[in-house]
Amino acid sequence: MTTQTIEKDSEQANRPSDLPESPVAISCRQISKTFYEPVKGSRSWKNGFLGRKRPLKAVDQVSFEVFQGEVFGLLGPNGSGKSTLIRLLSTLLLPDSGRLTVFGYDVSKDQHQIRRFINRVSVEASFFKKLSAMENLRYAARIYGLPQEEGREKALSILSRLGIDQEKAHTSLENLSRGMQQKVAIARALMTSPTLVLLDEPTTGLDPKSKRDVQEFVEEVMDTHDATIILTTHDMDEAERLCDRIAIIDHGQIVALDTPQGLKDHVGTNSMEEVFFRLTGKSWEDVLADENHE
Ligand SMILES: Nc1ncnc2c1ncn2[C@@H]1O[C@H](COP(=O)(O)OP(=O)(O)OP(=O)(O)O)[C@@H](O)[C@H]1O
Repeated sequence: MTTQTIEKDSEQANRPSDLPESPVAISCRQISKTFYEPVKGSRSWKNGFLGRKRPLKAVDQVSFEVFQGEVFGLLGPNGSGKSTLIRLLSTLLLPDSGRLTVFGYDVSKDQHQIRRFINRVSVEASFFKKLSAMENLRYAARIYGLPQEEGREKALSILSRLGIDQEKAHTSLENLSRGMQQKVAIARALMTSPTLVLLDEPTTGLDPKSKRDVQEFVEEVMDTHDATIILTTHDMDEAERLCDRIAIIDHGQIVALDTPQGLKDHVGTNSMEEVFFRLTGKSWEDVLADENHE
């Protein structure tokens, strides 16, 4: 047995006893979420809106499962419902109907338990830039309620296992590259076990070398940690490289869900961009242009 396997096994042993034993990390059954949008041109007043509103199904009867240890990609054009789905998974919104569980806990009843295991990592990494990686991880450990010494040991072990050397681990984050900061943000998300990491465009804005570094880092994390990742990205190559399966979402519905190769076979092409175009009617360039105009 390799050292990495032993470490992963010991992480499994640390899993809370109240966690249901199941290979399914997320189970979505027919979930929907409707918003009410103001109808343009109908009556409004200065500090509010008195006019007509129309229902908009941001997530419409969506069903899928994500397995523990999987990297699950979520791709879709602007306004397709990705963020709403992620907010539902992270218990920031409640579904109007359907059943959604995370690690066996119901989002409508067990928000507190679910939030212990969910970590969102976004481009705007929200941590203390004057503090070092080590200090940031120890701070996270305190928030998760780990005893001080255990937090220190866990932070040290995660950073060294992921190849962040001693010197970098003690340098204040503002003096590290953005790629390295992003790695620290991901490392911080591994302080709980198991963890559901919401990786929100992890490489947007990084130079090609840092991008590759962060992608390799995500692969390393999947080999060494009890982590499940939901990934949103603007990079089709990245989606193909990192994701075990990809769900394509359009108008609040999942229009396809398969492995990258399965999607390509289904559409009869060799290109993920073509898959996206055929399934949503939108070219990937249009999607990127829309994002840039926001
Ligand atoms: N709080 C809200 N109130 C009203 N409408 C909303 C609200 N949040 C989202 N919507 C609408 O729901 C639909 C789905 O939005 P959502 O943000 O989930 O899409 P998205 O795929 O994440 O888009 P983007 O890539 O632009 O972030 C959109 O039409 C959006 O305008």
